[in-house]
Amino acid sequence: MSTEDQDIIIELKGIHKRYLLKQALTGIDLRIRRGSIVGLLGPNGSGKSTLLKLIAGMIYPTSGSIRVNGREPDVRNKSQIAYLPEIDNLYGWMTVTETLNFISGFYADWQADKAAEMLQTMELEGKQKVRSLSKGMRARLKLIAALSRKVPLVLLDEPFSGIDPSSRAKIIRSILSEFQSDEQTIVLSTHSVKESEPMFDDVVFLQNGWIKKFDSAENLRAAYGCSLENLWEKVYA
Ligand SMILES: Nc1ncnc2c1ncn2[C@@H]1O[C@H](COP(=O)(O)OP(=O)(O)OP(=O)(O)O)[C@@H](O)[C@H]1O
Repeated sequence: MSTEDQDIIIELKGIHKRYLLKQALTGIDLRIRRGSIVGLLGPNGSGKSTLLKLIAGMIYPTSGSIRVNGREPDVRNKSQIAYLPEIDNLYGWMTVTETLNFISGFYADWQADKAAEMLQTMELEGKQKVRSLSKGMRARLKLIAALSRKVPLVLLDEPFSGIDPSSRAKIIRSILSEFQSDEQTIVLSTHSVKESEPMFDDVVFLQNGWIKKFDSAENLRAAYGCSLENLWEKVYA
């Protein structure tokens, strides 16, 4: 994929990330197109969360360079990036509405109308205590928190984890129908390849900390003559 520089929102060059005892990423070169929805796929431990945290500016690479909108990411990028972490970072003693009000206080770009609308789509009760929500309901609340922000870049780490397959498909359809490619780019890691497939413009297959394949979903399907879900089996066989 060759693309002009202004069309690139994220650029990683020669990224290596080593934790104390573990080399998590090895020589990642990646350019993500503005306005695309990009799927980060790979088995457990392949480096998806590490890559998202680096892009979010939450951790730093051991070597290599990262640019998000032309700038090295750090905590100041919070105004540009909505990040949904894999871990559960919600307070159990708050209600759903209190949680969203609390989060909204941190961000000038918060869209209260969108949050209210998503509450309906996600079928959550505002009065319910977070501690009484199921895993899938908490995942829905985290999604509302990330997608209610008006930011150029949204990073979602395993956003559908715990959500049942038919609800997952419904939520994905609603994300797609709301998505405005002239305003936003979404990068998400997921193991739910089957349901997520219709979302993806581009797909990164990670393995052991390096990129095994990166191309548009369309090119990959055409080149291998199969769905991304089936391609997963071929890539990681
Ligand atoms: N804080 C950390 N300290 C040490 N090693 C870590 C740390 N975080 C991740 N790792 C290691 O780095 C590698 C990549 O982990 P990462 O969480 O990025 O993978 P992942 O693809 O997101 O996995 P999963 O699908 O299980 O969420 C793994 O071997 C993991 O054990």
